[in-house]
Amino acid sequence: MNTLIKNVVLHHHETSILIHDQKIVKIAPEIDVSADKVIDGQHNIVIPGLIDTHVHFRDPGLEYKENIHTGSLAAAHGGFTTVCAMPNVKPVVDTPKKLQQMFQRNQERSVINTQQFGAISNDLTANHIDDIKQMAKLGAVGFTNDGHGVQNADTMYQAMKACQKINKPLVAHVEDDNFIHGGVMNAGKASTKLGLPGMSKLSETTQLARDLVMAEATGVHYHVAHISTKKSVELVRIAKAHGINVTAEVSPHHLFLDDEMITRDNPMMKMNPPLRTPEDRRALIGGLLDGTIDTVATDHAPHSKEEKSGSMMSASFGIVGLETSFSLMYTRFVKSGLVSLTTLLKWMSHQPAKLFQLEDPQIKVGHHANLSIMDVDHPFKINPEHFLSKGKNTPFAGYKVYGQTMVTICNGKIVYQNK
Ligand SMILES: NC(=O)N[C@@H](CC(=O)O)C(=O)O
Ligand SMILES: [Zn+2]
Ligand SMILES: [Zn+2]
Repeated sequence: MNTLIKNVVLHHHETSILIHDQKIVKIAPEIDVSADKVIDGQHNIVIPGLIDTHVHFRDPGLEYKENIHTGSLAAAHGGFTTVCAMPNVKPVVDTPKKLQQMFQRNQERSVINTQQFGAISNDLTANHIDDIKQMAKLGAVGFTNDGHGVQNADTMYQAMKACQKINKPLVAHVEDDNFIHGGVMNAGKASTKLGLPGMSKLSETTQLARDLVMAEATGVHYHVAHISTKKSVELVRIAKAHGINVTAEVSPHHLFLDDEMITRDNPMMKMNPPLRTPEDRRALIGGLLDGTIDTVATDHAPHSKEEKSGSMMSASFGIVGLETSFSLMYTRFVKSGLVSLTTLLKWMSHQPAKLFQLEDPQIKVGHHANLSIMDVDHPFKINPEHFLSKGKNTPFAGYKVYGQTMVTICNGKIVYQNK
């Protein structure tokens, strides 16, 4: 099976790419073959497949929100060819047996590469450490209790020691429950004005400080999920300077939005961690630009229409991200001239690969054909009705952006095509 891509721009030069089965076999301005499939790139850019190391596919158990198939279609639509799925499904992926079942499910139902996290502890909340070693051997991409902070310090310490031993990243959703008090947004001026209960930043920062001390003691690769405060960025910066093996991810919504933009009780602006202050938002941008923050991950968190309507008091935490991430990031950071496309691809493809020990997507002969063709010249409006995800819960509806996916190819197969 041969696929020929014509008229695409790679590193500023127009070229053609020939794919045979799963691999790229030739890259040249003119390729003269009779291919089974020909794609006209229409002078758009071609980029290596994006990697999102933080997605919620809700399958099994919560398929009314999303399933592996729809989640993977959404990923392909967003230009992603690899994602790492969180273990907070029903039942929680917390045993070797359940992990193996997930591998099979992902294999059967995902149109892209779907890697799987295992839980740190039983049901994401127990203090008992599961068989991290066994799950690592089977091929878990890393370990996390995402959705919950690890409340017990010794539980975290034991998990770190286990992950260090088997050389797998430990991904931390840092949240000390004692500081939450039923909050539905960041505690501060904005929450007071709206009369909504707030959650303190201390919830994130105190647990992060605790973990960094233990990360130093154990030497584990400690990865901070969805970092959201200025203080957290400062802590990671200091830890890195001390040689601690810490990395961090930021989600687009924390770079684009802050609590002052919550001007009414709006469930689309409810997520965990919450949107913080403009000062925090600027510090996150600074941290990403100076390399303190390593990657961009969406925390794609689909929910049903009912779960994301009404008041923030009762709505579910989380927003979808796979189908808006590249275009938002491209528009704000590359189109504006702030960074190069190369830097954006570092944040969204190469660094995630490196941190999570995945194959680095490269558009080179001999590599797997994992790539996307992106139209970065014509603006379009984000419209949730066009999402392939079951979740339409985004605060970015109506945003005018650049970076529309025309085609996504994963392991040589066309998994998304704009028609
Ligand atoms: N981010 C969210 O607001 N929600 C996530 C859980 C999480 O990432 O902590 C979810 O699973 O819905
Ligand atoms: Zn989380
Ligand atoms: Zn999450």
